[in-house]
Amino acid sequence: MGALLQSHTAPRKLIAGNWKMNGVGAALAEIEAMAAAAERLSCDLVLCPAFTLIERAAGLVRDTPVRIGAQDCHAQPAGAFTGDISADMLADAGASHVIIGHSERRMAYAEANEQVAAKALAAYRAGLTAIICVGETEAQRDAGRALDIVVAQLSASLPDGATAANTAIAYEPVWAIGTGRVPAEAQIADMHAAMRQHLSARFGMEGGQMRLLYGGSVKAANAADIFAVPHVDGALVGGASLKAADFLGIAAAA
Ligand SMILES: O=C(CO)COP(=O)(O)O
Repeated sequence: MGALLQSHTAPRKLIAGNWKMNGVGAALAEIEAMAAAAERLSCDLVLCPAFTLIERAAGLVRDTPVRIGAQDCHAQPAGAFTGDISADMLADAGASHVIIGHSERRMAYAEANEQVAAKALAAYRAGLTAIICVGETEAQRDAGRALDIVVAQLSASLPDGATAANTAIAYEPVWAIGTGRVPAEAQIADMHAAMRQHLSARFGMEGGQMRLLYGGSVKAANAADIFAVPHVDGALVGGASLKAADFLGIAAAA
């Protein structure tokens, strides 16, 4: 394990914003302000607004380092799936990334690990980078099962063919999302080390380089401490990604 962990060289950090079901056209000014500052940052920025904003957002950031992502895609390339959006449609609209398996979707739509893996494959086929989410509930952590649960989720949610280029992992403890509660740094460190060990064992060098994001109540005030944890290669940010000032404050700590 030690040798595998030591072979990891830290990649440039990725700070991704998940806007969830927030924002209409007027909110694009925030993405414009983020893009205007992005050149000066030493991390990569991805903003994932609602489907309805993707094409406009992608147009706004076209000549900047900021990238645009979606929050879900369907596993099939096309067909009779009323209300769904395919990975090809996202790519066509200008997205380069897609969040898959967020706990809010796992819970609200009963998305299972196998479905998450199928959606990730669809993302790869469309040339998108998948940000695959995993995380334990509070009851699972209290029962001492957090590491086992998350590694099992990771194992079943990642398809063969995942690489450091087409996949980032977001560890988001369900109890830390939108609550203002953040795990202790040692808890994040243990989880990210366990995820790295699993990924290195399964994917070799690619698993050693895959970016591992932390998500759940990340703010400018706690970002530097979180980014200092070994194997934390960035963040997936919810509430604090809606305003440029907040999000840029996090990015400046990376
Ligand atoms: O769910 C999250 C990002 O996907 C985290 O949300 P908050 O940053 O609002 O806690």
